[in-house]
Amino acid sequence: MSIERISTEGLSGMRELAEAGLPPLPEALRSRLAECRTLPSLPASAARIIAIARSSDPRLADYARTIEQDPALTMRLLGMANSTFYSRGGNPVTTSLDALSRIGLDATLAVVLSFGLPRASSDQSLDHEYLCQRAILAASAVQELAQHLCPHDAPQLFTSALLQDIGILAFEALDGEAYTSAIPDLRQHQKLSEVEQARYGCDHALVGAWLAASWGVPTTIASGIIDSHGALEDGDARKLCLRLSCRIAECWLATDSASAFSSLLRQLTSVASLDIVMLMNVMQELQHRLPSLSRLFEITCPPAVDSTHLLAEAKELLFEQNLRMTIRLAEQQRELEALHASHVVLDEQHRTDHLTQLVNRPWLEKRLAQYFDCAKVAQQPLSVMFIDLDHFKRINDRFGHRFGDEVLIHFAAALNNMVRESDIAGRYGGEEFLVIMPNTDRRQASILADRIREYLAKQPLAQADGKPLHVTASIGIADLEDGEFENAAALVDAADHAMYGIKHGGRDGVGHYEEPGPGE
Ligand SMILES: Nc1nc2c(ncn2[C@@H]2O[C@H](COP(=O)(O)OP(=O)(O)OP(=O)(O)O)[C@@H](O)[C@H]2O)c(=O)[nH]1
Repeated sequence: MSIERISTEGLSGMRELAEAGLPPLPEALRSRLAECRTLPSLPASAARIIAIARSSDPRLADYARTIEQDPALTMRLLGMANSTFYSRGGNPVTTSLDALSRIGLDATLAVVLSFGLPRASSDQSLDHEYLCQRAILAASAVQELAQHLCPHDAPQLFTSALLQDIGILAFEALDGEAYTSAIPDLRQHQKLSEVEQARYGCDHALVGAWLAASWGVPTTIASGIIDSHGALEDGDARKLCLRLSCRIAECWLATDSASAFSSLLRQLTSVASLDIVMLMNVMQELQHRLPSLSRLFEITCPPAVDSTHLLAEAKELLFEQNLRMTIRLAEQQRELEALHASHVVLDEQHRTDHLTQLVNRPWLEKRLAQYFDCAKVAQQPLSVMFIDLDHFKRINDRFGHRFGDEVLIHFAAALNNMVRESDIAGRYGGEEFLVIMPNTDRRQASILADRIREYLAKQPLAQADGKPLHVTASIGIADLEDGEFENAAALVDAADHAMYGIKHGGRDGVGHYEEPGPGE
């Protein structure tokens, strides 16, 4: 089937290319490409289709009419529209207009451009059959991958992948034998790009992008050609699909495809947005579609991959992945526990009075506010006890501050032993202590106050100059029932007030808060 081709104008003739947003070509290479008259050309029908696409008001009927002028293209388009991928069980289409409506303009452009693919011929030293198979495989793989990761971009990605190696043909046209003898085996794609970089200052991906742009292919598709050769990494789903698609094509056509796929799968375990099960589905679908695609694009069908080996490899990787995940989970659990433990220690330090090891004033106030609100809502009793050790200054003055500290420590420990489990005893400041007693009325609170006083009367808090040192305390109690308290602080003030009453009355006693009478 002969295809009418238009001659290329050379890259330099396309001034608007500079505005296409592609990275620049090295100047020397650019002018040589501009002079080269044998660059891969575009079939005339493809050029006309692109011209319609670039017109201000492209109509489906115009496309259809242009396509119908080229029987080979029409047949290929119908074949594509009736392939299992596009027909999805629908009726076969018989006109190019129906085919166009079914597959859309982007996919039509891909079919049109596939005519620009290299064809096997005996007088060329490059393996064009390999390049063609690689292009079809990559284009089909990207379409399958995109269905999972970025479905809207699938048609454009198909075209980018299809044209990804078109730059190799441009280099071949430019330098012939000098190029083909300098480059390694086409199967070593990474090495190929490195040799091109060293020789021309850029690789075939960039040249391919410029060539495609000079044909009038949309810039997004041309940029995609450049993207197809980057590293496999998370982030941009379009780039990932493209880059992975050429890796898949390369593995598929490798001499030892089983081990090529094994190392690709292992490489992919570090890419979080890809899961192995999805990849296996893509491979299976590709395997299924390849015979019909090969017929459609008139290439020798690439050999099937050893799916048993591939599945075994995938299973092993999944197992390893799960194992790694379990280990990571256990590590995270340990980290979490350590964090929790240090939080508990910090929290403990945050709320503890360093001298007496009782809770401190901020913590007392915070907890009392909570108890206060709960008791109000539940209408349950709540009492607060304010304890001030008597004549503490004298103890300090006589025996020293450190001695005074010991006294405070002993009293705190004794107090903590005397209160109920549900009570909170803390150091309010200096030689002042506060006990919060939830669910406790003034009568029950008095019992604790008496117990404290009895204890202090019996037990010396220290030995001073060989003699037991007895300390007394002035205690004030306020119960929620004792007045209209607005908040927790008012309840503490009331207990403090009651304690001061005892101080003024001579110390060593217990007083209850009394609401001032109307005249007081
Ligand atoms: N050793 C020691 N003394 C403290 C601490 N905090 C406060 N004090 C002392 O406690 C004493 C409190 O003195 P005052 O407020 O005059 O009361 P007081 O001597 O107990 O007399 P009354 O309360 O009226 O019975 C002061 O001498 C403070 O220095 C502390 O952490 N350790």
